[in-house]
Amino acid sequence: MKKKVHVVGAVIENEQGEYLCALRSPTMSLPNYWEFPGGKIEKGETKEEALIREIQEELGCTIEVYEQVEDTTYEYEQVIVRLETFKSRIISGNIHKTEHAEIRWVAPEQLNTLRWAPADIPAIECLMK
Ligand SMILES: Nc1nc2c([nH]c(=O)n2[C@H]2C[C@H](O)[C@@H](COP(=O)(O)OP(=O)(O)OP(=O)(O)O)O2)c(=O)[nH]1
Repeated sequence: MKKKVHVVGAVIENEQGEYLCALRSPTMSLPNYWEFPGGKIEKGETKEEALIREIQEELGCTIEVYEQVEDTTYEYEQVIVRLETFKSRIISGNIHKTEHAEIRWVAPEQLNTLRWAPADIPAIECLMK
């Protein structure tokens, strides 16, 4: 049976209405695909707690989490990913890239110019509406 992972992703919006997009590095799984920063929910954590922790770890800043964007399950070759994305904003700290190859602010209408992880496509479609 394939492993199942439950992942939260932050759709971080700035003052210009752009979204923060992160490029997975060549050494990560799903290399060179764009994603929303985030990661797996750990035991005993709420989705919001997991997202705040992951963003602190990956980007070195603190976010506030708002409404859900999408809840999508995608079956990859090795793993089944349930990805829940949430709108959020940075409330303190500056972005420091730690594990991603690139971090970029992208306007909603430009989102489909990036090569997104397949599980992210429904969220992208929703944000582009
Ligand atoms: N964080 C994040 N992960 C995503 C997105 N879309 C998507 O398919 N994923 C997948 C990639 C990974 O298989 C999993 C998230 O794992 P992770 O970010 O905690 O960790 P990882 O690369 O260290 O994990 P692993 O695959 O090495 O176990 O979900 C997304 O938008 N954000």
